[in-house]
Amino acid sequence: MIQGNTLSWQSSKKTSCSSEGRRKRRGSAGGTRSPEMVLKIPLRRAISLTPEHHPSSGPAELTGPAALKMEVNVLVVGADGVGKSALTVRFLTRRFIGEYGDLESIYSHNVTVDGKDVLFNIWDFPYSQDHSDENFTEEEKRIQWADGFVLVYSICDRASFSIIHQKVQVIKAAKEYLGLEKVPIVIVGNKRDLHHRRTVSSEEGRLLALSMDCEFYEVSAAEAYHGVLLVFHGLLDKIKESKLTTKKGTGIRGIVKSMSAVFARRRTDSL
Ligand SMILES: Nc1nc2c(ncn2[C@@H]2O[C@H](COP(=O)(O)OP(=O)(O)OP(=O)(O)O)[C@@H](O)[C@H]2O)c(=O)[nH]1
Repeated sequence: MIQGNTLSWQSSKKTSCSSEGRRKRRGSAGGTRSPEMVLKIPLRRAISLTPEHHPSSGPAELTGPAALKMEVNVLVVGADGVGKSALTVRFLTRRFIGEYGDLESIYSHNVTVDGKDVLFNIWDFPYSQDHSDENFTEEEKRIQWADGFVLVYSICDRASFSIIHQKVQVIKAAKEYLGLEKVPIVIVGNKRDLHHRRTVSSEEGRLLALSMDCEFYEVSAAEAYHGVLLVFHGLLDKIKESKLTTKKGTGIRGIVKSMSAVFARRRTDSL
């Protein structure tokens, strides 16, 4: 069982939630966004966003009396308007407030899961169509920061479903480069309440998740808290599993594997 305790919140900017405001936001991300943009969003606890910093051994572990605590970084990804903020806010507050503005936010939220304190840092990142090198680098940093991923599409928006496959591939490639074998990813079909406007069947979502070794959920952030809770609970389980697998693989075999991955990538890069 998960119980909410404390919540703190940081956001980069708050703009109008009109579609015009959204377009402007996307426009700025599409070229004029400052390289420091991401770093302008301080996490509640100072965490460096450089890939080198990222603990490839999994979520932060504390020692001493705090050993019962666990900290996980979660990145929420998906196309424009699929309900990333709605899902995140539902998990954090149990509420659905309807309009969320065009926010890039990192939330820190303490919950108790099975008697253990867990600090969730959740980065709700608006979708960008910017494919520049700069944006790619920023995306890699976000991926390295995260221990687990919630990939969201809307069941009424086929295009939002179509990008999920590629997003999973990008995330896995970036993580496997650092030697992580099992990347904790959950795929979420949101807006289940709008089933009369459905363009993506549950079966398609489930098959995609199965083929990419991800968990799958269909939920309605608008209608129910429980499904959303299961999403984050399920992701936490995956993160714990991944941590165990990584620990087992950190012997000489793990090192050899990581080195092979690096050299394989260098060979590909030089082609
Ligand atoms: N009917 C229904 N509407 C939803 C649901 N989830 C979100 N919405 C609505 O979808 C719209 C977009 O939701 P957001 O949470 O802002 O989506 P987002 O993915 O964060 O959007 P960006 O920040 O622009 O990338 C809002 O009008 C929400 O009220 C849902 O489960 N059902």
